[in-house]
Formats: sequence, C-alpha cells, structure tokens
Amino acid sequence: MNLLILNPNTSEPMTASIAQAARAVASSGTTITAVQPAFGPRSIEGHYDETIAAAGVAETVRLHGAGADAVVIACFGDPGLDAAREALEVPVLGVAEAAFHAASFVATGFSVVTTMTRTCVTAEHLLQRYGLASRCRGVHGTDIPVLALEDGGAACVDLIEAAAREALARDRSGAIVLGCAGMAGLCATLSARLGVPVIDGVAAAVRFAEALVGLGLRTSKQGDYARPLPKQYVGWAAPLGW
Ligand SMILES: NC(=O)NC1=NC(=O)NC1=O
Repeated sequence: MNLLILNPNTSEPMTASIAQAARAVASSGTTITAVQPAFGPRSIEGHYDETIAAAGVAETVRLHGAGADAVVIACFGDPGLDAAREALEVPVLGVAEAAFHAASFVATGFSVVTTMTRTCVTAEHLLQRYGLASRCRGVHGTDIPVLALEDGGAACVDLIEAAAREALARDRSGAIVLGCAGMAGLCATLSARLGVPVIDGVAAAVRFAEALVGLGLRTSKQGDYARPLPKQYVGWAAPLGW
C-alpha cells in the first residue's frame, strides 16, 4: 500500500525524521511518501499556527493525495483532519487520535507529555472531541520548542523522560503518549528507560492506517465527510474539481 505521511509544518528536517520513524514501523508492503505544505509555519505551537497549517493540509492533500491508499497527518494537533477526510475517500488519520486510541488499549489511564505548555489545551480539546478525555489523566508541557526536535531530539530526551516520570507518578497513569510528531524517534529509548508503554502517534497512525486499508475501510461519504461542494475559492487554488 501507498501511505502518504503529511507533516503539516514546513520544517524539512522534521519531515525527514517523521518519515524515518514511519518507515521504521511500516510493514514490508507499505511504501511511505512524506510531504509538507509549500506554505505555513516552520513549527506549530499555538492556535494561529494550527489555523495556517490546517489550510496547508487542505492544499497538500489536494496536490498529493491522489494515489495514496491512506494519509497520516503528522502533527499532534491533528490540523486539517476533517478537511482532509472530506477531500479524500481513503482513510486519513491524525497522530494524536491514533496515539490516544493506542494508549487506551494498553492502560486504563495515560498521560500526555508534549512540547510548549501553551499547546496542552489543544490536546485537551482533541481528547474531548475524540471521546477519550476520561482515559487521559493529565497533559503536561515541557516547554521544549518544536524545532528543538528537528534533529530527532536526542538532546531533549532526558527532559522528556523526567516529565514523563513526574506525570506517571502525579497522574497514577500507566502509559505515556508523546505529544509531538518530532518526538517519534525517541519512543524506543523512552520506552526502555521508563518501563511503561510509550506511544508515538506516528507509529500508531502508520499501523492503524495499514489495518484500516487491510479491512477495506474508507472514509464515509455519507454526511459531513462528503466531498466539499464545488465553488470558487478567491485567491486560492483553481476551483476544486472533486
Ligand atoms: N504539540 C506539538 O508539539 N505539536 C506539533 N507542532 C509541530 O509543528 N509538530 C507537532 O507535532
């Protein structure tokens, strides 16, 4: 199967590290193509960044979605997820939604350790939206800037480990969700150090995408995920011929 990994920020090094993490867990029959928008923030660290990035996701799935059997939106805010599901018929997964569900399968309660503290509310909103707020016992920021993870984040692993240990104790949780796609390459190290399940949303989304494709499941076009209505978009790409 052809899996499109879409990094919604415009950091090429982060796109590369996300692609490497995806390829490390993908099954032998899965081909990974990694892309990012041609415009938008180099990192997504708040509501304004998310809004611009969501438009980038909408445009990127229009330009690159053809031929993909599934798409993964690889940013922990899942920006543009619903728009991408409208635009495509193949399964589209967000790394936050995938990580939350994976964590709920292996622990009665999990904690999220993310980057800037100001982005915690985004994860909290998503937990409510996905119906998993009752399974998450805390969302914790480290105030690590996203671009500090551009090189894979090895320099940040000790700080993330300390935050995870505190979260496990304070929240009485049984698992840790890594709250940034840029942390994907640290998952194995943190799992070994912490001795609890540590979930990286990129890996979870890749394997869930393979499962959905294997089950023959595609995004419903009944209701709100039906194709967007044909119309002109002023100052935007050519009218969308869905
Ligand atoms: N909470 C986050 O750090 N979200 C993210 N911002 C990015 O640019 N990529 C992410 O995964």
